Amino acid sequence: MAIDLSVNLNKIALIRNSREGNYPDVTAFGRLSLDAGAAGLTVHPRPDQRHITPDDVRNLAALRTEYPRTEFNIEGNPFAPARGTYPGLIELVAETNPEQCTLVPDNDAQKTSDHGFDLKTDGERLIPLIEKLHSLGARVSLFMDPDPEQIALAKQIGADRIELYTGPYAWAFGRNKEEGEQQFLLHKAAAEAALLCGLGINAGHDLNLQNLPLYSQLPGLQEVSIGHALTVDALLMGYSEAVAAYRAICD
Ligand SMILES: CC(=O)[C@@H](O)[C@H](O)COP(=O)(O)O
Ligand SMILES: NCC(=O)COP(=O)(O)O
Repeated sequence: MAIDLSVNLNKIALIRNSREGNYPDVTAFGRLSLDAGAAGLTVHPRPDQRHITPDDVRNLAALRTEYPRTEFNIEGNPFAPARGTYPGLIELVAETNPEQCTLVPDNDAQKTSDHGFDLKTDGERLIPLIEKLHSLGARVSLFMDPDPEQIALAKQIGADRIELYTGPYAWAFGRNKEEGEQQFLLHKAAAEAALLCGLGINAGHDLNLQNLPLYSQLPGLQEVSIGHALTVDALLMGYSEAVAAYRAICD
């Protein structure tokens, strides 16, 4: 079964934000990604607007009139309040109607997302937010560590999918293949637990051309979202070629 490749455009926005103006144009890179075979686009707007801005989210959402089969995935922390021109995650979803919203327990102090939800702590307060996102027509995915007990809770509070946090897998694989394989076994057990309770499975964070071939064998894997390594590979290979190389592993 093919895995959907969702290209994360955060890093394109990060380069754009390092100067005045609109270069590179994030929406143009959204088009390039879809033309090169991506099934979807992912953005992770943060309240500090370090990369993707609310206007990027709106412009990319509008791309679906040109590319109606696109899976648009907005990631973020639903508890982070509105700040300046950042209206809050749920409000952005209400405005732009993504196919999927991935909830992530991050904050400004983190350089990047670095752990999944602890649903023993956050589960109760996520329930009404998941219901709200469902009423807006979004599939809801929760960013999770590969812990079968926590994954069962994700189902109980109404999530449709989990996104397995692959950072530790990727770093282990980078150190040596055997360590990567050990981490993969943890993810395999987590995926089996997710399938058993009826959850769909996404994955992402620091996936790259070296570690994706093994990870793509994860049981039930439906979507990977990839941005950081893909953007670096694009510097070496060309953007469309990089998207196509990731897509080839997913097919
Ligand atoms: C949830 C996840 O793993 C990605 O969205 C990752 O957080 C990318 O975000 P940054 O590009 O801000 O690091
Ligand atoms: N959800 C993970 C994601 O969107 C991309 O993460 P990365 O490839 O930029 O590490």
